[in-house]
Amino acid sequence: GATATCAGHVLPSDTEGTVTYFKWWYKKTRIEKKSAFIDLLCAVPLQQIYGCPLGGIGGGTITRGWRGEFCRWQLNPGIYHYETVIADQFTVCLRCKGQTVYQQVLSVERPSTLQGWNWGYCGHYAFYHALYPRAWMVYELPGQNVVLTCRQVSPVIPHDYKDSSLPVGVFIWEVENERDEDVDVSIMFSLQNGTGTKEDRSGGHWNEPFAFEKEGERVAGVLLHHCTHVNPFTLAISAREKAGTGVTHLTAFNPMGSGREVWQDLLQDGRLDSPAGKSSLTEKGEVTAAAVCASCRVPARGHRTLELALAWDMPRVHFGSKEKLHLRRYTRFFGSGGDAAPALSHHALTHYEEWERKIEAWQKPILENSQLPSWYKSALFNELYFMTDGGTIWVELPPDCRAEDLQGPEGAGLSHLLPVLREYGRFAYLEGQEYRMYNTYDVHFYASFALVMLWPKLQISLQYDIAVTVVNEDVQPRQYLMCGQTAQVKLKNVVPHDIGDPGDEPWQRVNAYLMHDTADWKDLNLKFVLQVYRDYYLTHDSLYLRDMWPVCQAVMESELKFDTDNDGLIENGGFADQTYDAWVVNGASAYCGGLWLAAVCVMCKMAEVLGDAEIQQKYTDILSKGKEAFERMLWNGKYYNYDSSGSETSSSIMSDQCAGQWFLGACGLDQGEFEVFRKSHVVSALKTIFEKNVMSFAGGTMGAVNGMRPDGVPDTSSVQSNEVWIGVVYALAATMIQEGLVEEGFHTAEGCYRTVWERLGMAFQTPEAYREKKVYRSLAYMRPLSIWSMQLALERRAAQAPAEEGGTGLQGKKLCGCMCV
Ligand SMILES: C[C@H](CCC(=O)O)[C@H]1CC[C@H]2[C@@H]3CC[C@@H]4C[C@H](O[C@@H]5O[C@H](CO)[C@@H](O)[C@H](O)[C@H]5O)CC[C@]4(C)[C@H]3CC[C@]12C
Repeated sequence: GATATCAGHVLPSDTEGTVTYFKWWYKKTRIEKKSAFIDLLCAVPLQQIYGCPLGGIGGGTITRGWRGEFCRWQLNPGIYHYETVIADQFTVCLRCKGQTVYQQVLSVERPSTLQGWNWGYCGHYAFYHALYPRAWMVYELPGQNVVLTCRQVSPVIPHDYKDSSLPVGVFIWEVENERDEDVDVSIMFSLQNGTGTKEDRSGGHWNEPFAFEKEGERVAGVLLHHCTHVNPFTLAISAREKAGTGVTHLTAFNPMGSGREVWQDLLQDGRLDSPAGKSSLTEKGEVTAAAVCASCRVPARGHRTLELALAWDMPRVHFGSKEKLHLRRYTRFFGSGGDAAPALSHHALTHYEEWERKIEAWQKPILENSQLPSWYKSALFNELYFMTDGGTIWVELPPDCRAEDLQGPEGAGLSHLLPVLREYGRFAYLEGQEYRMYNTYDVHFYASFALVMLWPKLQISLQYDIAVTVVNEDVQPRQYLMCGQTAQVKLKNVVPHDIGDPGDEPWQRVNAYLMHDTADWKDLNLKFVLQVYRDYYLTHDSLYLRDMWPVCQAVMESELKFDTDNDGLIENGGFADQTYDAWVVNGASAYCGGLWLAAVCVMCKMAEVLGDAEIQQKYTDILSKGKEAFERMLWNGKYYNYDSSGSETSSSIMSDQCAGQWFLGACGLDQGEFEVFRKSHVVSALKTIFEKNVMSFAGGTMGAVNGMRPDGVPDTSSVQSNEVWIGVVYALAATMIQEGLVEEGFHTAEGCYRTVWERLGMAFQTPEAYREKKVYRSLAYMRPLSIWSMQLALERRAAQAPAEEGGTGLQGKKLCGCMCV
């Protein structure tokens, strides 16, 4: 019930940057008739309706709401459409002694279409739970003594690179008959041909029944062919036939009409008519839908299961520019002919039990750890929705693609580029559903923990893609919106901001972001180097390390020019030249300076591993100078100052000031000869952040504000210093855990979880940011995946702690009165 306003609507009205953005927006959206990569004038309205999405990684996603509706669609890669399609429903029919006694759409809606259906299920009798990639819906059918539980499962399985790519979801309906008589139970699944856009009425769509049998297992249902010019697809609704379970269908009905013919058909005998043959093509303006129905007899006091599935097959995709054809990852297993929906449905319905077993084996140790609070378990798994529902795309490398096509004629010496991309494909996810840029790298730095811990090969593949862009350039000039200056799109030997806009041609044209010229950003190059070593540390992939080494050296050389006074420490440029892209930083800074020292440290370590003594010496020298400068210029006795410029807000306490230490800790490089930041200083800084940014902000209940003045008032000098960034807070919590401040870490993270998932009702759309009162920004954002770094920190502690402790450091302590179930 809480309300909030989107900050996207709150544009400062009179700055030069705003005027330049507005002019650009007008040209883009009104003259070129394209959509803006960030549309500040048309933010997505907040709807507190979302639940667990359907689908594996990179094949598109369909999100269901917690009331069961099908309401968020991403079939065209990276492009979202928010529309509840009312015909997409599950309906139950109960029959006793040959008579229908109950027939009900399992929806609380009372729509103006399909009025011949029995709508308005009383929500009081339904319960929803989600633990991504699974969800459970329990329906206690009022007055019927029958309970239905629908388990929804998507194939999102760590370390699995096959089934995790499949565009399918399964609905397993458990029927418990508490009556003293047998009941015939039918579940009808109806679906509109389309996703609720105007394309559904464009004509030429058609449906056909299908049955698919393999290895003695048979599934049957309806295919809904959606024949658009760009990215045509087929939806499939199906059910598994088995002894005692009948599957019937209705090939086509009008979802805009009363739906009476469908309703009566089911009412009559608990089955659908199952006409043979295809439907005719829809006329322009006409919409079509289909239904499949699974039925079985449930004995008195007995229990039966009905298994239904939704699959969608859009194998060949074009992005907005339509220049290149891309084949989705799953086509290597199911073909790219557009006829895979029956086989996908069959695979889903015959493999979901195995998926459930694997998901359970992965989640169980965490769920059963009684030291961990239940909010954390929800946060950890449910935030993972963004891995698939982040506009995610996973495509094959074209078979004829050569290394030169990617690396340019000079080549970058990435010897394993092709084998890696050929074997694991190319992966990209959006910065946010509203910030339409793929693999925004300064943000991926935080989110990458989820990827490397769960699908490490995709992180390696993503890094190869970034390495390729580092060695390439794009000399096209363009105007940057914040400063108004013109510069080329991409310089050589720097890490790009992102690998492109799905509305254009990602990978081909990078740096969709044109707020700032990010060639001058201080964090991107460092974040590449840090990830390379972190990935190597976690995967032991030395071929990867060898390939990335020259790229790391090249970006560090570019970065060295930011050390203008040659003191071993880089300086920021007096504009917002890092991930906090509206928070100006000038001179040496805690954030970028800390990342710099951490990157220099990992350069030393990588040089040591690779036996490159000269480079090791070079960076060892820089590190010892830089450490001294960092302490001298920024340490104030309690924490590291925001920057060294001496401005009014230089002494602000930045919640992210220990980002460098966070990464070093995650790579096991935070002690002994590798200690970069003094332990006592790190702990003192974290304690100060806890006291000021966490506990002195919103009563300690909303996480950590990005910037706090030493007197306990948020730093309002910029839009972003006054925001809480959920992904930064989870990273901060991980740092606290690494440094032994476990209770503080959990308290800090809990504030964000409860604010987003409970108070603001933003489940499955965690934003980038919120303010203390009412304002939030950028729904469904990448950064909060950083919660997986908390998990890494906990696992590290568990590995180090004595066995009986379990390693969380939470023994015997109640965390805000909410220890685990
Ligand atoms: C144009 C306004 C005034 C500029 C001036 O002073 O002349 C800008 C003031 C505030 C800007 C907005 C700040 C928030 C958004 C940031 C977003 O960039 C992405 O966000 C991440 C940070 O949350 C960042 O880490 C990532 O790399 C970026 O891709 C761009 C849109 C903003 C809404 C931004 C827009 C311009 C201002 C209104």
